[in-house]
Amino acid sequence: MKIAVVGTGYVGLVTGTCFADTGNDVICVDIDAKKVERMKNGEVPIYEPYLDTVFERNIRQERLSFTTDLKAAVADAEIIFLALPTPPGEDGSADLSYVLGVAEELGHIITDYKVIVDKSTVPVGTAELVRQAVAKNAKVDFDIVSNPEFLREGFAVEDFMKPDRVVIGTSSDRAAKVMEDLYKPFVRQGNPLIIMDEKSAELTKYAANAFLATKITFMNEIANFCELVGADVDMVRAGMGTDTRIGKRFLFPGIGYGGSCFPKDVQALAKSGAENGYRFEILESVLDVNNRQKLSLIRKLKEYYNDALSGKTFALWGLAFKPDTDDIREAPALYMIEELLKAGAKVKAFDPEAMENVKGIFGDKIEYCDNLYDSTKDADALLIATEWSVFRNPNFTKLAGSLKEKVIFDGRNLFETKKLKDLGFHYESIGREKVTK
Ligand SMILES: NC(=O)C1=CN([C@@H]2O[C@H](COP(=O)(O)OP(=O)(O)OC[C@H]3O[C@@H](n4cnc5c(N)ncnc54)[C@H](O)[C@@H]3O)[C@@H](O)[C@H]2O)C=CC1
Ligand SMILES: O=C(O)[C@H]1O[C@H](OP(=O)(O)OP(=O)(O)OC[C@H]2O[C@@H](n3ccc(=O)[nH]c3=O)[C@H](O)[C@@H]2O)[C@H](O)[C@@H](O)[C@@H]1O
Repeated sequence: MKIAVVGTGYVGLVTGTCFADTGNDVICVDIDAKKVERMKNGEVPIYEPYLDTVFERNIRQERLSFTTDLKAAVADAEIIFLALPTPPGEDGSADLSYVLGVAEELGHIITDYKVIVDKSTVPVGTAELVRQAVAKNAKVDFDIVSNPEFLREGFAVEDFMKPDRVVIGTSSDRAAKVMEDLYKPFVRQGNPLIIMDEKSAELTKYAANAFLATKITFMNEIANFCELVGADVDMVRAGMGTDTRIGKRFLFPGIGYGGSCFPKDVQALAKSGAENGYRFEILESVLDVNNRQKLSLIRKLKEYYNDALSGKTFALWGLAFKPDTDDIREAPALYMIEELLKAGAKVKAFDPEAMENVKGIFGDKIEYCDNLYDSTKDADALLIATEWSVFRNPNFTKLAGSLKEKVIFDGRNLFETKKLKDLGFHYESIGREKVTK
């Protein structure tokens, strides 16, 4: 099939690359000319495991190409995917201007039947708005499909190639058949392709993200309570997660969820509820608790130093909102850096992939280090914000030798408390025993 993908962020790039890999002719369109040039030169503009391999292979096979020219890209395409940003507007609701802007343009330029697929995360009712925006100028027949994407950054290719499910929202049998054919190679492992109406598909995406964000937030509250009563959240998690009705995944407490989606989607669903006369009280609490949780490590730090952070230097391991990505959108580390600078402290940061992106925000207000131990050299304490695997098994002798004092504040529970106690560290983590020297 011939496919055009509009927008080459995480979703567009992975969608385009994976559909090319199953033998389709894919052309990706972006308004960012520099990005398009880089991709034409074979460069993957984001860090995402395995994407480069699949990307290169399909460019070589001439199944994957790039352009800034929307009209040329969609001319031959049977299916047009919209993988455009839907960032939070000023009031927290999803900003649909990118999606509806392109939809209007499409109305002007399509010359034969197209299946127009919305892959962006959008509020209920958007498919109808897209239909109206295209119809305003279109002289030919078209169908609209809502096909939300559930991939996770860091596992994007695997999630796309082996999805738990594919959700297709459409009221057109013709479009449903096109989508079924397209996804056949991906759902052959027995995972379902679920066809439903557009509104239910749109809400499925928000409901899934909001539920996962709620699950994490619930565990963060349990962890906070563990600290007060002397329970161990790792034990509680193991005890709960083995109940198959609860499940083991997404029960890891930490310093709050971040990323480009959970924060914006929880907010957008709450807003969409309000617009339709429904108050999502659970989601309001999730937003509040998560905002507080992002600074939980800083609160512990302030308590340890009796609020006197000024003049102190802290090593910070991890800047990305989670491991295996260079994405720093809504990363808890950014909120921590802001608080530390406000308190007059210095920050020496290390992250395997995300430092360039952080330079764009903090510039030379913080120091960027080449490796783990450069960052801890002469630092008063170490703070951990992301669970990169390279942080999991450090050389503790080297670490102790480089820090001014053996003090660690760990927002991701990377180390065994007993081990750190034996090594003589002051070690605070989330929802577990505070180890004091
Ligand atoms: N990032 C993720 O892991 C996931 C994101 N989503 C959703 O997918 C949508 C896209 O997200 P990302 O891929 O993260 O976006 P992104 O912000 O990383 O990238 C969007 C791309 O669209 C391009 N663009 C903007 N306006 C354009 C136009 N008029 N024509 C052509 N290109 C244009 C931008 O230059 C950029 O390259 C959002 O709704 C998001 O919520 C869904 C699942 C996972
Ligand atoms: O809509 C989206 O964009 C995507 O949002 C999330 O994917 P992603 O943001 O890439 O990352 P996750 O692995 O879900 O992690 C999100 C945040 O939750 C945190 N988290 C996750 C799991 C956990 O147990 N505890 C926890 O604190 C992570 O550290 C991270 O900050 C969803 O998992 C995807 O299914 C969805 O497609």
